[in-house]
Amino acid sequence: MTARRLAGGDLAARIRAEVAERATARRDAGRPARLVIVTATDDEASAWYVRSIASAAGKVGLDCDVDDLGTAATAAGLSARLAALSADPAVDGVMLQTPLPPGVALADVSGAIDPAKDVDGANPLSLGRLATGLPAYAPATAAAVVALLDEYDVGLAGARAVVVGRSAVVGKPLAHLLLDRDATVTVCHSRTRDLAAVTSSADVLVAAVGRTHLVTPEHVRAGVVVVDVGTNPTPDGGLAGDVDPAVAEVAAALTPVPGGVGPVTTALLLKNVVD
Ligand SMILES: NC(=O)C1=CN([C@@H]2O[C@H](COP(=O)(O)OP(=O)(O)OC[C@H]3O[C@@H](n4cnc5c(N)ncnc54)[C@H](OP(=O)(O)O)[C@@H]3O)[C@@H](O)[C@H]2O)C=CC1
Ligand SMILES: Nc1nc(=O)c2c([nH]1)NC[C@@H]1CN(c3ccc(C(=O)N[C@@H](CCC(=O)O)C(=O)O)cc3)C=[N+]21
Repeated sequence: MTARRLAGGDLAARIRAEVAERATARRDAGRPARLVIVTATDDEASAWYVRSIASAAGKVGLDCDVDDLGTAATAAGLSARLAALSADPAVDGVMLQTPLPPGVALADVSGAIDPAKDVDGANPLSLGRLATGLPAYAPATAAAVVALLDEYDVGLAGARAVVVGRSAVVGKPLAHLLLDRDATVTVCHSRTRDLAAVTSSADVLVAAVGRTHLVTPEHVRAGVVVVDVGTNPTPDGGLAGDVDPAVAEVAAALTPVPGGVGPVTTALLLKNVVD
């Protein structure tokens, strides 16, 4: 058996088309909407994502600036910049890339992003609102996972969903989105005992870890739907997921890397900007 391939390209293209229409209307009514991406990392996956957002933004008619504070940026420096962008009436969306420099925690600085401009749902207030069912911008990656499952009619109500990874960017907000859809949610992390036993119970398994091919056939039961969020650079300049391709022999469905969650993430980030 080989798993159904849950590609994200078509969904992403549809989202971008809707964004382009709304961005054009907005530009014709005044000025283009503007996103500013703040970065302080030389992480390859982050650099790739930033280039991808900037290029896609240009194509849909959004302005996008990249504000690189360098890997020596401090929490105070980052907070000050995020607060200034939040107060700038010419800026509509503010996004902070992770990872952050050593010693700087996301929660120490993300509070400086105005929740009204918090297009990647980084402010703790945004996560709190998401967790309590109030309107909020969901982190684009977490939203992309649910959008992709919806695209392929994967039922979530009552399903056992297991998320591997508990970051504020992916795992935690995703757990809330899945709960909101009436899944029974388990979140795993680096201290989880007997990971394979937990992941084997999943109807829907999401890997958001950042470890190449961590999820092997031994981690899944036959018929599971697997979403691979991982984007790990390979030595040859390619990209590998968190899920071993051999899982396709056991799973019912699997999202590819590249071409799965990634393109949908970029499209939903831009959608949050026009929203
Ligand atoms: N395709 C896309 O759109 C996106 C892809 N990504 C990619 O997704 C991956 C995860 O990103 P992010 O959440 O930011 O990463 P983080 O490094 O912030 O979080 C990784 C999580 O994985 C857990 N973990 C690490 N090792 C293990 C292990 N051996 N077993 C179980 N859990 C483990 C960590 O646990 P602990 O908390 O205990 O340390 C942590 O919760 C990366 O590859 C990133 O590039 C990210 C965003 C978007
Ligand atoms: N605050 C924050 N939010 C993030 O969402 C975030 C972040 N920080 N830091 C870095 C990671 C990484 N990330 C990716 C998103 C899309 C692709 C993507 O679209 N990749 C393409 C392929 C790229 C290629 O072929 O090289 C794909 O999967 O098809 C990759 C990586 C978001 N991240």
